[in-house]
Amino acid sequence: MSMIAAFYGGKSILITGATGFMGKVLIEKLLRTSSELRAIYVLVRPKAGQTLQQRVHQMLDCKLFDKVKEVCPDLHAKIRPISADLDHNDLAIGKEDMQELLSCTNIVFHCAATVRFDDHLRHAVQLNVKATQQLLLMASQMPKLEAFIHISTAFANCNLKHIDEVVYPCPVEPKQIMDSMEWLDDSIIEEITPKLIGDRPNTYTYTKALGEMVVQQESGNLNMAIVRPSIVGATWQEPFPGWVDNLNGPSGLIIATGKGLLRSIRATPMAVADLIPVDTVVNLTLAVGWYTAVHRPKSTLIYHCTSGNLNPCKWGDMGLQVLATFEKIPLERAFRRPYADFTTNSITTHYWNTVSHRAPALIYDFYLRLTGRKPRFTKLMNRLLKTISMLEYFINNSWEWSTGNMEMLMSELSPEDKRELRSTY
Ligand SMILES: CCCCCCCCCCCCCCCCCC(=O)SCCNC(=O)CCNC(=O)[C@H](O)C(C)(C)COP(=O)(O)OP(=O)(O)OC[C@H]1O[C@@H](n2cnc3c(N)ncnc32)[C@H](O)[C@@H]1OP(=O)(O)O
Ligand SMILES: NC(=O)C1=CN([C@@H]2O[C@H](COP(=O)(O)OP(=O)(O)OC[C@H]3O[C@@H](n4cnc5c(N)ncnc54)[C@H](OP(=O)(O)O)[C@@H]3O)[C@@H](O)[C@H]2O)C=CC1
Repeated sequence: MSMIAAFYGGKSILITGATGFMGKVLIEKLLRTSSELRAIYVLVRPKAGQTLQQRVHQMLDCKLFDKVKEVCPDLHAKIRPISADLDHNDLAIGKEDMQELLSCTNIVFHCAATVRFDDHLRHAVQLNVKATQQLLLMASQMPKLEAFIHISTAFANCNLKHIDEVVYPCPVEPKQIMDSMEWLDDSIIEEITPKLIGDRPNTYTYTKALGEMVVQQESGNLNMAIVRPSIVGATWQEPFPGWVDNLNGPSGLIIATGKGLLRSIRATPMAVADLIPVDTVVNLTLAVGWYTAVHRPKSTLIYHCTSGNLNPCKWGDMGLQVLATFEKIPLERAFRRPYADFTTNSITTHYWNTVSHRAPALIYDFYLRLTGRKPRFTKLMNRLLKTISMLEYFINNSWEWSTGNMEMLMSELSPEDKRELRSTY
């Protein structure tokens, strides 16, 4: 058994964001390779009228957990749902649950966040900054805590071209931002948001950077680490290739290309597409948890989980690969034959958006109306174009992330663990 998997045996692990894309893969890997772990506490908010038990059952029902069910038949007993809502200042965790979390937790993986690029600053601060502060406060009352791993993003400092594995200060202190959210009304916050986020493209990257500052300022004696993944895509190898459960990041646009919806996108073909498979991110995150707990570094180490300077891929190459794949394995019920091109200026982009995106959607919706069916393509196309407008910044710029800490960690791994992690770089 791998040294890292053995480390998690007997441990009580708290995961926030467990029902999310990364959280699910993290739980799956832990249960499949460290089935001797004591418990995984998952903070879950009741959503869409489902109780947390129903949400956890639904989560475990998905294909991702098929292998785990073979090796860990008591997986339902291992997973302890805890009702929580990070939108509340006290995380809305019940007294008894809180007592159990504080007394039992050995490792915390804080994945929960709002990853929306257009979230209102108040909500993004609540989730990505204040909730992190609350979790750190909780962690400071955990006598058995061995490590707290905070998941940030490699784009937290996307306003810089070269990014080191350090926490960069933001112009305004997180505490001042959090305090101002207490008394400013929504309209004033909307007005000052562009000034506050400055040269960052959205509230997501800005509040993830603020969250890192809170980790640095308020972690006290906690044994902390920060993992910064870049653009997280579908699974590469584990538990099987190609698993993804949302349309975020590249996934939505790749599917839209395969469906023949997306025909052109403004991108810089020579810009580096720093994509990283979600199972690689999870493998690195688990290795960081092990290393932080066992080696107890003197300061909070930051680990870039990026591929750009180890195994660079350009957006142009990626686009060709996407089209070649859909040529070989076409998606069902495609709207048109998949074909997409990169535009490099706003005039041609505007032209192709009109000719290849909006006009065909309008015509097809007209046909649907004529045949008594509900029109839906114009709405879908508008959503797709809105998503693209949010993602364009990331596909027309390149960044350089140093990976010294990540490579140091690799050198500390056993040959088996190293193989597992290196196989995807
Ligand atoms: C040759 C060409 C090759 C093409 C490949 C090109 C690949 C380029 C990839 C670039 C990726 C760069 C990402 C970098 C991000 C950094 C990584 C992170 O840290 S951050 C982590 C990553 N974070 C992110 O990626 C966040 C980015 N996304 C956002 O911020 C928001 O989704 C939004 C603001 C863009 C749209 O908000 P809003 O309009 O409110 O839309 P909602 O979200 O609420 O969904 C409503 C409905 O729309 C549906 N739907 C959703 N997406 C798509 C889609 N792409 N399409 C179609 N449909 C889509 C959705 O299912 C839903 O349906 P229903 O349930 O109603 O039936
Ligand atoms: N995906 C990517 O490309 C990248 C992601 N990251 C980081 O990885 C982490 C996980 O991202 P990802 O899995 O993609 O995100 P998802 O949106 O898939 O998951 C977000 C998780 O946070 C939970 N959450 C959101 N709001 C609340 C709330 N109010 N109370 C309790 N839980 C809440 C969600 O729960 P619910 O199911 O109830 O909504 C969900 O479990 C984030 O910190 C993100 O910044 C970093 C780089 C890239």
